[in-house]
Amino acid sequence: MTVQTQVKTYNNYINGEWTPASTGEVEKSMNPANKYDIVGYIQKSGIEDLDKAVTAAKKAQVLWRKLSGPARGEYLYKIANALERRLDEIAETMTREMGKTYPEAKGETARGIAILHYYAGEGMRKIGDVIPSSDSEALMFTTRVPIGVVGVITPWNFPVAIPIWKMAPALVYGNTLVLKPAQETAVTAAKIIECMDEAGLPAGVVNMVTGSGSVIGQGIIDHPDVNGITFTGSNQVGKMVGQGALARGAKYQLEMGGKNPVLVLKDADLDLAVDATISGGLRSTGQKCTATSRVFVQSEIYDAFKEKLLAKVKQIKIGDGMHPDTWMGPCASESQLNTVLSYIQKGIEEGATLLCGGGKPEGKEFEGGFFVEPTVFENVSPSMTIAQEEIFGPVLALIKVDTIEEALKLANDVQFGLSASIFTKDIGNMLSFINEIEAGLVRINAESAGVELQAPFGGMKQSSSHSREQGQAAIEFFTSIKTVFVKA
Ligand SMILES: NC(=O)C1=CN([C@@H]2O[C@H](COP(=O)(O)OP(=O)(O)OC[C@H]3O[C@@H](n4cnc5c(N)ncnc54)[C@H](OP(=O)(O)O)[C@@H]3O)[C@@H](O)[C@H]2O)C=CC1
Ligand SMILES: O=C(O)CCC(=O)C(=O)O
Repeated sequence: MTVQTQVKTYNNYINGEWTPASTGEVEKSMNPANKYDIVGYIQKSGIEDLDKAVTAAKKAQVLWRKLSGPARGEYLYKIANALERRLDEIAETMTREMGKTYPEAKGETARGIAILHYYAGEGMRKIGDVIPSSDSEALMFTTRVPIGVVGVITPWNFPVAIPIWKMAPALVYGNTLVLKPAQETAVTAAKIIECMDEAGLPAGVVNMVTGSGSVIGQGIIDHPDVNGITFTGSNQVGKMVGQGALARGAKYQLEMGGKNPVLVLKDADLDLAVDATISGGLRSTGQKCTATSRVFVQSEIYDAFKEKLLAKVKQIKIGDGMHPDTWMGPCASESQLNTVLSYIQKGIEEGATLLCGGGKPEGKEFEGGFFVEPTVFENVSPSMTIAQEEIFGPVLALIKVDTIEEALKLANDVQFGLSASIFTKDIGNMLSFINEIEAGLVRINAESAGVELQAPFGGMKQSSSHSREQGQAAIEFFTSIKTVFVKA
């Protein structure tokens, strides 16, 4: 058991001030690799705190939107510099707070910096088009205006990248915002906001209120002065965000679950496919919406693929993400661990064959943490719960298929459509996959979990609200188009 001395308490950030919650309540944020290690205390805010933050954001909007795009971009460069100076420390906080390995956390923080650079540049790019009018003496063009105050509701699985890929475009296009991060990773979020504070953003442009989703998240959904909500998280909450926003005419954007397939065809480079399946399915302990969860393998190579996969999965080193030998950290929370274990149990009960893993690893070093073994099933039929629902854990389902047509049909037979990969050398198969697979992110000879910040990201079917985030696609959510007709 670690003995804690001096654990810091993190406040809300409202109108440029670090402010304790009006409720007087705080909650602890703990290390999922060792629940006795407290990372920090965070505010358990009430609606009054949210109201103050929204009021501040609304007031700040008036001046922020009037700054030029390049001037707003300059602030983003300054935030990037602050984040860069604190990269190691923030990555370590992320690892301690949600469990992903330190190299992964460093990579994600570096990605946050790159996202800030990208959107800083966006401040200099065009925001409209000239369109020929039917009146030859008139000038017709489009321009874009910010949507106003944006509510940003984020999950715990990418505690730096997701808040930044929502906040950076919101800011550069002239919006002000209130961030409600997941409670599990609110200390990491507070450190991002510290970088924003350090960059000298005008008071009220960015605000952060921590607290439970059902109070602060719901408060954002319902608040009449929040003009748009950008959300990443579960389908259940996403639907509530969408319905609530629609009911009061606010704009919304939802990124939710995935049940991402990988197809491994008989001509695939098997070593590549095995490595990509492991990386796509098990890194971050499978807690990515783009994680591989169903693996369709053509019958001719099924046994060879399975053998290679199992040999490598069995070598995976589980442990505290700060330990240099660890390849896979714990689940982010006890409830996430219990969810994963209950899905594994369902898989067994519904008749799938457990090939490896399936439980908590044994040993003293695992006792205080939320660890689960990397798990592989076979004989998984399409109707089983583990073939249909998002598990959000290190669980792979192997499914034998005879043809690409069969694989495509089964791969599409789920409610989600976020990301999908195929391993093949045949151009015809690649093209069939590109045309037929129902996914917003289509990857050929590459793992399912790979998102590039300069490209649109989002899913089909129930994976998203059919909008796209990141890259230039972000402008669609964070601005409204004005079509202007001018006649002298
Ligand atoms: N697609 C993705 O990227 C993600 C998918 N998931 C999926 O969701 C499952 C559950 O994870 P979980 O973190 O609980 O996801 P949630 O959808 O519950 O959480 C996402 C965000 O929404 C907030 N929230 C919770 N309830 C409400 C509400 N009623 N109104 C508004 N906001 C709310 C959360 O706050 P708080 O956490 O503080 O309560 C958090 O900030 C996972 O097992 C996984 O399947 C989870 C994370 C990311
Ligand atoms: O795979 C990624 O990099 C991003 C995935 C994501 O957005 C998520 O898991 O919520």
